[in-house]
Amino acid sequence: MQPEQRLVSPAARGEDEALDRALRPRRLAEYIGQGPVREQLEIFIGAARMRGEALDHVLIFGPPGLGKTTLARVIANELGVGLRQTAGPVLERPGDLAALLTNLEPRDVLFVDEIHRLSPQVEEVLYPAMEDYQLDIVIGEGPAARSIKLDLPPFTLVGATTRAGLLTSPLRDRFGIVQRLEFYDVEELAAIVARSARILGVELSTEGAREIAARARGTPRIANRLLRRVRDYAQVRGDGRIDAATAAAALDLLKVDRSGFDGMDRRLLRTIIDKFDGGPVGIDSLAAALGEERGTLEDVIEPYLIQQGYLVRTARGRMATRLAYAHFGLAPPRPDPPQEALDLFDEP
Ligand SMILES: Nc1ncnc2c1ncn2[C@@H]1O[C@H](COP(=O)(O)OP(=O)(O)OP(=O)(O)O)[C@@H](O)[C@H]1O
Ligand SMILES: [Mg+2]
Repeated sequence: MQPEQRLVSPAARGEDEALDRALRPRRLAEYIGQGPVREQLEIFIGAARMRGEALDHVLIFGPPGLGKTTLARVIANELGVGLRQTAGPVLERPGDLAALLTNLEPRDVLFVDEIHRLSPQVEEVLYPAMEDYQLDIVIGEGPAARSIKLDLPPFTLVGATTRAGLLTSPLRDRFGIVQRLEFYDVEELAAIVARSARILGVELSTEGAREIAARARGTPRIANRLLRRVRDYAQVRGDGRIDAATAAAALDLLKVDRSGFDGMDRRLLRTIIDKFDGGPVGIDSLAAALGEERGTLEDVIEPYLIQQGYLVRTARGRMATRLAYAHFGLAPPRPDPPQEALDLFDEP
């Protein structure tokens, strides 16, 4: 199975896009969880509005599916300004960025997704644009080349990334506001699922929402995706209403367990426990034993297991923790080693 095909993948899958659009909160008040982020933005946005100025540039970072794109749109809505959206890999040449910048209205938001993937040439153009609202580009080549300078309207750049550690420091330094999104707790995810159910016109009990939330790996996108699958189940096998029992039965059938693990997570943990005596086992040996790519393990399967404390990375390799043994009803062979490098994603 392709990693991105997993029901519990945090990355957007084709089917998610329409749902993401329909369920995306539009205002800060509808944006559930992330309390400190919301509170700070409320103040900064309020102040910018009162002064009639553009909001400082905002960098949002965090794992996939936690609400970065949503927050960028919320910021533009709260500011009452327009939003233009693009992404690092799409801006191939400085001219691509210049075209966007020169079309902005005063105080507009320019949202650049995957901002860690900007080319160096495009980044160069971005620096003076962010700092002084100046566009400084060279057009033409060779002897005919000339450089032009243009004044830009004041604007707000909102950048989003899952990999803040990959941002160059000059770029990072030009963001006045930096916000990190955290995994959501079960209560918050239950509230998100309940809101989604209302929008979709699905009858969902409080316990049903909790059951889905508990298995959603701290991620709103996964929670909404599971809700949709459970809704299908409830329609075909029941009367369409979702209570705890229906949600549990549907998710058991889909093989997403009470910790939000799917078959891949369980296989990885069981391999470490059964074949390598709990570890430590090197990532390459583990990948070979599982018949998976090393990168898939590192980027797709491990982050959640590590974040939840089922797996640790040590200098000598991966180890299953007591929690992992307990998950399978097994007794752990030894105490847990300390986590040496929790590089789930890099801090700026
Ligand atoms: N705070 C929130 N409250 C309610 N729903 C949310 C919240 N954050 C995210 N969502 C839901 O989760 C979906 C995914 O969020 P979003 O697309 O903003 O994630 P992302 O961080 O941009 O992901 P990616 O890294 O893949 O771009 C949204 O469509 C929305 O329905
Ligand atoms: Mg996004």
